[in-house]
Amino acid sequence: MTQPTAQILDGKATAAAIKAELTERVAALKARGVIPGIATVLVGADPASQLYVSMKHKQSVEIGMNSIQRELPADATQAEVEALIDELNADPGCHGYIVQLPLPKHIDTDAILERIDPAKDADGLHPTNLGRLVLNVNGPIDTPLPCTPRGVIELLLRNGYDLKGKHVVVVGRGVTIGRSIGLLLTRREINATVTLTHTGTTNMSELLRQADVIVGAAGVKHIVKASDVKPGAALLDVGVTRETDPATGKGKVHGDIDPAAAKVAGWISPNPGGVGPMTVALLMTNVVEAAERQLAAQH
Ligand SMILES: Nc1nc2c(c(=O)[nH]1)N[C@@H](CN(C=O)c1ccc(C(=O)N[C@@H](CCC(=O)O)C(=O)O)cc1)CN2
Repeated sequence: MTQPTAQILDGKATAAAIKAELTERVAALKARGVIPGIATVLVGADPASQLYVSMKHKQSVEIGMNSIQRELPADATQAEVEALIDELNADPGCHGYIVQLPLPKHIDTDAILERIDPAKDADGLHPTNLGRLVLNVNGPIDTPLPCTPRGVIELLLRNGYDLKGKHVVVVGRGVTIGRSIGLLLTRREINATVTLTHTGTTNMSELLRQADVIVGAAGVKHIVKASDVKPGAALLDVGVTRETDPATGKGKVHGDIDPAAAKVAGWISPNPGGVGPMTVALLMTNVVEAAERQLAAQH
């Protein structure tokens, strides 16, 4: 008997649909005299971070936003990064911004994230915004939400996957995904059940085999094997491990989920082309929402 092919959770197409909606919201803001402004702070010259930042700006401009790109050298001091944060907090043309992570090791990342004005926190990673998410389990939520977790959920929902009552096993405890995704998935309007696993989890395979949905976000190449996957499960791969092929010298990106697992899955997000484009779309959503909130507060 042939195995049915997994349904593809196409992040590029889904992000394109979100961007079309945002283009209309940006036009509506402009008609009321507000040009939503997005800023990025890049410290150093990590090629992957440079790529992500340039994608954010290109796409923001495409939907009609103002884009402010700020860069500091890799040896910038804590005080210099903090001064730039203060500048963006005070800039009325910047409605939301992100500090591209990871920061160089000598910079205190938590102190930088805490210095961002929570109303302009386009990543939804400020302690005030994460704290509001902890306190608010239902009803409207009026704060920026973490982009990649929101992207994972939108990718599933917009492709017809109902998360209600589903068991989601998350692999990875990083700040941008693992630590916060459960706060969104367990809200009453989503109603999923979440298990958070990480590289210190001793029975990971056993837990993964119980999952209806697996989110791989540990940044460990192929940590999720085909034998860990329940037939029909939805697999969302957020992991990025970059390797250079010694034979060709060419770079290759590996996800957290072994490609062989696709044979067992019911739903699968490609990597690249899955959650990555959704992260950028939801980042822009956060900034457009920040501009809309600011305008509403003025009237
Ligand atoms: N402040 C933040 N820093 C980082 C975040 C974040 O959400 N906030 N996440 C990642 C990087 N990231 C966004 O910044 C990001 C990663 C990947 C993609 C993406 O679209 N990737 C493409 C492939 C691109 C390529 O390698 O050619 C894809 O998946 O199709 C977008 C954003 C770490 N830092």
